Amino acid sequence: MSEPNAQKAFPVSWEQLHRDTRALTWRLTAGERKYKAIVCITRGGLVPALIVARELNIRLIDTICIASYHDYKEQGDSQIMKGIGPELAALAADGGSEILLIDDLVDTGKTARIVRDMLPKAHFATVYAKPMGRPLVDTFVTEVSQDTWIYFPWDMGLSFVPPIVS
Ligand SMILES: O=P(O)(O)OC[C@H]1O[C@H](OP(=O)(O)OP(=O)(O)O)[C@H](O)[C@@H]1O
Ligand SMILES: Nc1nc2[nH]cnc2c(=O)[nH]1
Ligand SMILES: [Mg+2]
Repeated sequence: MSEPNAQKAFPVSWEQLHRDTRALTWRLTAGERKYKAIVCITRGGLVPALIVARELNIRLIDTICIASYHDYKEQGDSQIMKGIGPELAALAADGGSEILLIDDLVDTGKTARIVRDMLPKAHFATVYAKPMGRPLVDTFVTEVSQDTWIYFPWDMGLSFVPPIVS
């Protein structure tokens, strides 16, 4: 679902994102798995990955850089601009069982499918999930409907709001 089609807006403040990402980390600690590295999906995964890395005391962090090309209505092709680096080759060799993959959200699941194919045994966590992508995520915090557009704090600014009664 690309923004022009979305009927509902879900704006997220910095505080809320911080709180929700901490909640994601609590959920991750409830499982038995321990992670040696975080791989975040740029760009949206960068901020959640910072917060999770701080909470889990993980200092080995890499990126998978994916560019999606959107036209007015549909998500277009996705191009992998950077895969995981050589430092993580040993950890990736078994499919990534000790790697934590982080993104801000899963929507159609297209991005998730690409990274899951690259690291099939990694644990994939997002802060937010929409129904289409939800089956591809191992751990998330908040589900929003498919016709909702999530606005992140880095995409927003303070602006005048007209009074309810004018
Ligand atoms: O489940 P999907 O339909 O693939 O959508 C989810 C992806 O879309 C957004 O990234 P986007 O490609 O817009 O790029 P960005 O992270 O650089 O903003 C979001 O950060 C996810 O990575
Ligand atoms: N910011 C943002 N990017 C997206 N990419 C796919 N879905 C979304 C969404 O709801 N919000
Ligand atoms: Mg993204």
